[in-house]
Amino acid sequence: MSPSMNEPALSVHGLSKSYGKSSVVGPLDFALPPGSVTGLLGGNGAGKTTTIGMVMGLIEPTAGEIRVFGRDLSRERYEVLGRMNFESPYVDLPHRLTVRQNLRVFALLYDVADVEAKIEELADALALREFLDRQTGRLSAGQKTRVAIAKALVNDPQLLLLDEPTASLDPDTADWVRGRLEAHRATHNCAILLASHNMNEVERLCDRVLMLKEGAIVDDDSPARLLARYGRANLEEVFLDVARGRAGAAS
Ligand SMILES: Nc1ncnc2c1ncn2[C@@H]1O[C@H](COP(=O)(O)OP(=O)(O)OP(=O)(O)O)[C@@H](O)[C@H]1O
Repeated sequence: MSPSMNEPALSVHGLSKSYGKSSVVGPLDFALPPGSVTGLLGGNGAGKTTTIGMVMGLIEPTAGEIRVFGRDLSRERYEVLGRMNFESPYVDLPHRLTVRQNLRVFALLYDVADVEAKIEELADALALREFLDRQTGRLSAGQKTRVAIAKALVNDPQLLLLDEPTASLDPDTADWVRGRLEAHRATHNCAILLASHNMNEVERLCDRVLMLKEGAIVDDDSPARLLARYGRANLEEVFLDVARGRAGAAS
């Protein structure tokens, strides 16, 4: 049976990761509707990168199930890989290839129809033109991040996993990249899972926030409802409440 059009872009059930006897994530259960933007917030070591890494297929889950558009990622990965993509500071693009060569390789891997047109589109969208023919390893951290985001958009994904996508960007560039991500979400009805320590970014982009603490979801709500429930003016204060164990009144 083919998956329904209304299938969540991503759903995880009982997803967990342990190293030896030490449990670092889970069991987690959540689902992302198509076109939604969900922030994954939590202090250092809360399990954000591990969670995203499991969905990306970079970290083997200890238990649980991951479904992307209804397909079980452990058994039907190749059915959905073309509809998803990711950006992570932990995954470097080959340093010796130029930016153009890197984008070309990924466009070919994803079977993009008109590779050169896509590279041109991404060069404009992420302002890469001035270093398109430079070796990727010789770019600054912020320039590399823009290239990594371009790579993440190369196949017009409908599920995008982002691990602190603007951490190395200056405030102006970060703001502008957020605009690109919003545009991509709108034009492709793309669901985004975004790990971030930047509370302004989360308030701007996300319609829902999952608060992680010691590998467990301790709160799950829209930014507006979290502010109201914790009686706070901004998400940073909510984050501190959660991190320091001052629970907001559950509605
Ligand atoms: N290979 C590993 N072996 C053992 N423990 C690990 C390993 N990788 C991660 N951990 C532990 O798993 C926990 C979650 O780490 P993770 O990187 O997912 O956190 P995070 O929320 O992304 O943190 P940060 O905000 O610091 O990036 C941490 O306690 C970390 O020490």
